[in-house]
Amino acid sequence: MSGAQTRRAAAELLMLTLDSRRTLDEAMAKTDSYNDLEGPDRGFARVMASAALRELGRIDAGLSPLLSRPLEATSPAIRALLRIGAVQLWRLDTPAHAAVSETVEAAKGWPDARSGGSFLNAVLRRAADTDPGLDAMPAISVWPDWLADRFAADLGAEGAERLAAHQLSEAPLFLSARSDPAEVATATHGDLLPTGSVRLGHSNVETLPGYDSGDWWVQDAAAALPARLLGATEDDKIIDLCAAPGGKTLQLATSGAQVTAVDRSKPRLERLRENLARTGLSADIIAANADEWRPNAPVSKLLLDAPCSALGTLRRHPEGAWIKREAEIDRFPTAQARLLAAAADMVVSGGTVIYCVCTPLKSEGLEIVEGALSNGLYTRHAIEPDEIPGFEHCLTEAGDLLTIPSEGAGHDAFFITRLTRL
Ligand SMILES: C[S@@+](CC[C@H](N)C(=O)[O-])C[C@H]1O[C@@H](n2cnc3c(N)ncnc32)[C@H](O)[C@@H]1O
Repeated sequence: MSGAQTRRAAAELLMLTLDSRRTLDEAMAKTDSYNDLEGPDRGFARVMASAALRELGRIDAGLSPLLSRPLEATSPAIRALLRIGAVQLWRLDTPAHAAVSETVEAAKGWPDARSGGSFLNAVLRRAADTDPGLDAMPAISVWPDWLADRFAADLGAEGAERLAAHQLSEAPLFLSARSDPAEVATATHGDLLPTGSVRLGHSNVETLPGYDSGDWWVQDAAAALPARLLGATEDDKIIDLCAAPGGKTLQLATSGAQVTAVDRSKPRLERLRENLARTGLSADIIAANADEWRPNAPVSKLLLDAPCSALGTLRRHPEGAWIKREAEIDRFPTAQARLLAAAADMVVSGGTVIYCVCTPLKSEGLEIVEGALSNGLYTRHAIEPDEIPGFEHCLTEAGDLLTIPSEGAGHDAFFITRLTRL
């Protein structure tokens, strides 16, 4: 395959992601030009697209002074090629002549881009002679302005900058163990965290020892905290509400508790079923809308991992900053409040409910919990520092957890609270 085909594939991945609002994983599954590539070419196309998405706000700010018209006014194919050209020049150390000529060549062979070839050539030549000072730009400039403002309003300017800086490098891989985390750490050459997660550099999951035998599953270290905080034992009956694809169900099932996993998405429940089969763990699976479904008898423990904006996982999915719309994000709190109220019907008085979301926004976390507290459904059961070794600094004054990553920590940003049913 030629270098031009690799650049075109990367640009098509960007277009499908940004213009059709798909995740990069979905784009990779659907883009023929990408799937026709093999080996290192395919890897390089993915690297170009993901590096551009990781710092899109900065790349666009660097391109802007080089353009005679706004980037948004260029055609989708040319816009994508400009970004792919720029990221090679400014971030990937691709030799300038190759970055410019192969990207311009890609436009020549691509009907959607052909007419913009000389414009692309002129801009990329200037880009090759320009230092746009990407590192001097604030980290929050990787996001669209509305999102940077939203994070700054909730986390303060410093917290937002920390979250953005954290997005600039690829996330590590974390594993949760079916039985013995220390054994998994030894077998995979990973680091064992005090909370039991195993941290690895980037790895091909399917070739790691223990994958086929289901000794572990991939689960972010912060995502592993909610189930841990429920304190499941083999005597418990537990409802895992909004359970699929089942990372937390697997954790709960390792305790020997009788777990009922409820989710309304049948395809996602199918993945949960596969995960149970691979690990040899068991849970009852119910496909239902949790707003309406009720158990035969209330249980003593429930975990609600509510649907959310997932803005705490942008390091793994940086495109989320660009493909989510503010209006969509603002629809989650209504559903979250409804689900937390529904959970109260499923738990005995004195029972424990963990509410969690993988977003640091107050509107989806703290404000939902405060609403349920003021409705008299629950009281807060503060999380104690010794329950979360390594995450003590994430405890809020009220006793909730807000896992904004500190420097060097690779985990996601979760909000987690523990409640007692009144
Ligand atoms: C954050 S994900 C859950 C992740 C899962 N707990 C895990 O650890 O793998 C949220 C889930 O909520 C489900 N969901 C959303 N609204 C629901 C509802 N009203 N009833 C049941 N499930 C719902 C979605 O299908 C999605 O699988």
